Formats: sequence, structure tokens, C-alpha cells
Amino acid sequence: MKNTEKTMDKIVALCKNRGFVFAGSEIYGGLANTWDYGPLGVELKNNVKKAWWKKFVQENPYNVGQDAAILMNPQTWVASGHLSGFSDPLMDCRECKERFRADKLIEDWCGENSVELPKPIDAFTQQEMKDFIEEHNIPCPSCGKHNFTDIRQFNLMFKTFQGVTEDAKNTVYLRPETAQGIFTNFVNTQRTTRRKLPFGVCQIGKSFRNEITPGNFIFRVREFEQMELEFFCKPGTDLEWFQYWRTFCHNWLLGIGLKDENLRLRDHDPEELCFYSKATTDFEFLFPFGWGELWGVADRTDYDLTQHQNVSGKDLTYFDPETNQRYIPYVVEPSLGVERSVLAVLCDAYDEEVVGQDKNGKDDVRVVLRLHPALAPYKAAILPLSKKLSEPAMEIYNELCKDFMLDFDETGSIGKRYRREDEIGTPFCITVDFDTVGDGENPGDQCVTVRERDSMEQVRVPISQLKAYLTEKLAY
Ligand SMILES: Nc1ncnc2c1ncn2[C@@H]1O[C@H](COP(=O)(O)OP(=O)(O)OP(=O)(O)O)[C@@H](O)[C@H]1O
Repeated sequence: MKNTEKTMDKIVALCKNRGFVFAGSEIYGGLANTWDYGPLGVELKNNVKKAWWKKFVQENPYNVGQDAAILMNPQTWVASGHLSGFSDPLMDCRECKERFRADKLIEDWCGENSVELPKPIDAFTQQEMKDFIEEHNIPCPSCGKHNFTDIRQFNLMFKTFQGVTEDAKNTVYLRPETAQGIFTNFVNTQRTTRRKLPFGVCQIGKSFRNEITPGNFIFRVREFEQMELEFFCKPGTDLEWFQYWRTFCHNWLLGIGLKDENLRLRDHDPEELCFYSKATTDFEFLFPFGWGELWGVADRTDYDLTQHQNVSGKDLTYFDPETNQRYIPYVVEPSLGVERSVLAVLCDAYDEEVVGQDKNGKDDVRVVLRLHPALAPYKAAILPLSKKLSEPAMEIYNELCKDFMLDFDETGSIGKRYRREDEIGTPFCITVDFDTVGDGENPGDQCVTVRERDSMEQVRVPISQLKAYLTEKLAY
């Protein structure tokens, strides 16, 4: 019997070996927890972003898109509160010099020792965290000693300089979230689209956080992408819209194939809520290393726009033609990480299936990524049964690649090639054989064998109908 348990090691190995994710700057020994996306990874990542954009922008009657600059006027971060408050509680072990996030240290220790926290960790003050660590005698996870420094706040924003002089006046920050570029453009977007409330603005882009303890593969990284929606609505209607987006986001995750049993919607307790938020739900996914936040959905009230109005001195109110009043809209924000979505999708889709026994009686296990077809890097693989059939197979490839991302593989036995495609989640294998093309006088049946990844069922499809066949099967 082989061990068919789903582990992070197996998923990381598959990602590395098949060209989904490589360690960043590997030839120089890497750079702590940076990752590069290879030929398959970039397709998967783009497909996740496309699926989000399609449902949140293209098909959504309320929302529009935008793409703001990463570097923003530093006043942005004064207004948003990031300069003064975007920090993590940092603590060093005096013995081994390892650095930790106090909140994560407590959470991990409680998880390992089945200790229930009296309240969510985000509701702890700095002093309460220190007391908790002392009362429970929590040891350093690296060296096991009990000699921590005091907790201090560490700002997570990356700093750099704009222009030639490196002084405070020229300090700029790599944005730690994409949202602020939506708030600062609120008036521009509303004016140019002539939208009435409610409406939303979506953005996908890079964000940077100088995380103290990045880790768990691509789960927590310092450079990542976010898919954010800021949904502007009339004050008083915000909680209804919060529920609407909470359900919408849940359905989107189910729609890209995540299993509901691997999802948990965790509503924040009143004491855990940020002071400006009326409601927040963390969508958590059951990764092989445990539950982790995937998506944060929050009712942010009028906090952000009010802050920007105060700091910039510009009028950011909305004129409501129905009531003839001006007011600052309320905001509901669903904020989702691209890398975490990719990781969730990979973990959810990874499967090992015993499909028989080999001649020694050992289990024959096929690894299959049961990706939603819309997310799969390759939609189909064109496989000539023999190298003699490469030319007609290539003709099919050249025609279909205008509409679909395809693989072409002519090496190895057909069984091995099927397995290779299963392992990278290709939903369809299209085999060109001698019956397809015939020989001499015999024109062949001009059909190919289409094998479906999950069921492994095979059907014969005329070449002329392949495009329509795939279009129907891949619809999203
Ligand atoms: N360091 C990171 N690496 C990858 N994705 C991230 C990171 N930080 C945040 N995200 C993604 O952006 C989303 C919204 O960011 P938000 O500020 O709500 O995260 P957060 O609550 O700070 O996350 P965490 O508690 O895990 O640090 C998260 O749900 C996550 O998907």
C-alpha cells in the first residue's frame, strides 16, 4: 500500500517538478521565501485572476475595474493608518536570536497543545499577549528556552526612495494593499462612469508586506497579489450588502471547484472587529498545515473615504440625486490573495487514486490534479499515438491553439503521457491515431479520441467538432 495522504511536501514537490512554482533566485541560494511561477504556474495564476475578473467585473452589473500605481503619495498611508498602525507584534528569543510574531506564537502553541484562547488573538493587547506567554510558560519554538524580549511593534511597509536623493522627503512605500488606490480615485471613477450608488471598483495587483515570519510555501509571502473589491453603498444599506458579498464570495469559491467541507466562514466577534468595522468575516481554507485565512470580507463603514477627505482636504462626498443630499458612502470590502487562492486550489485539487495493481501486486497510484477546467493551465493535450502522426496532430494543435491553451506531447507511451497530463490537471487528452488519418486511399474517420481526466472515459469526436466540444466542456 502506498501512502496516498495529501501533504504539503507532495504539493511543493509537484509544483517544483512540473513547473508551477520554483524557489526565487535559486541559483544564488534563493531569497527567503520568494517564489517564481513557471510555465504552468503563470497559467494557473492568470486563470484564477481571469475567473475572478469575469465574475466580479465582466458579468457583474455593479462593478467596474481599475489599475492604480504601486507607489503612491505617502500621505495616502498617513490617511489609511498604515504609517502609524500597520504593524505586527514582534519578539526575539534572547537565547537563539530567532524572531517571532507574538500573536502567531500563541496561536500555534494553543493549536499544538489543544488550549482554547479566551478570545480571538486579534482582540489581545500587547500586554495581554506578553502575560499569556508568561502564564503558560510558552517556550521558543526553535530552542525551547523561555527568554523572550519585550514585544514591540514592527511596521510591515517596505520603504524605498523616489528620485536621486535618499532622504526622508523622498521616502515612498510599496503599497501593502491595493485598496487605497481605489479610495483615492473614488471621485474620478464615480464622475467618469456616472455611476449611482451602489457600485463597486475592482482591482488586481501586487502588494508588499515585510512579514516577520513568511512561510508555508506561497501562503505567506512578502510580495503577493490581491484581488480587491471596494463596494460603495448608501449608509444604512451596508450590512445588507455585506451579506450579499459574503454569499457571492462563498459561491465564487464553490464555483471554481473548492469543496465546501474545506471552507469555513468565520465571523469576527464584536471585540475582534477593527474599531471602524461593523462586520467582518474571514473565509478560511483547510490547508494541509491547518486552517488559514483566504479571504477577508469587511464592512469598513465610511472610515477610509473620511480619512482621505480629512487628510487631502478634497471633497470625497457623493451627491445622492434621490435625496438631494451629500454624504460619504459606506464601503464593503472583499479582499482575496491570488497566491493563497492558487495554493487552496492546488491543495483542494490534488488527489492520488489507486487505479489497479502492478504486476508485483503493488498499488498503481495515479496523481491527478482535479482542477476546474477554467483554471487548468492546459485545456487539452494533443497526443499523436506515434511520431508518424505528428504532422496531422500538429495541424489540429495549430488550429485549436487559437482558442485554447494546449500542450503537445509526442514522447513516451500513451499511458505515461496520460499520467503526465493528469498530474498537471489537463482536463482533456486528444489522441490522434492511425484510424484518424487512414493511409493511401483510406481517408480515415477524421475523428480523434478524447479522454476526460477525472472519469478517464474516452469518446470519439470528429476533428471538425473539436472546437465546439471543448468550448462547451470548458464553459465558465
Ligand atoms: N503575506 C501575505 N502573503 C500572501 N497573501 C497575503 C498576505 N497577506 C495578506 N494576504 C492576502 O490578502 C488578503 C487580505 O489581506 P488582509 O490584510 O485582510 O490579510 P491579513 O488579515 O493581514 O492576513 P494574515 O492575518 O494572514 O496576515 C488575505 O486574506 C490574504 O489572502
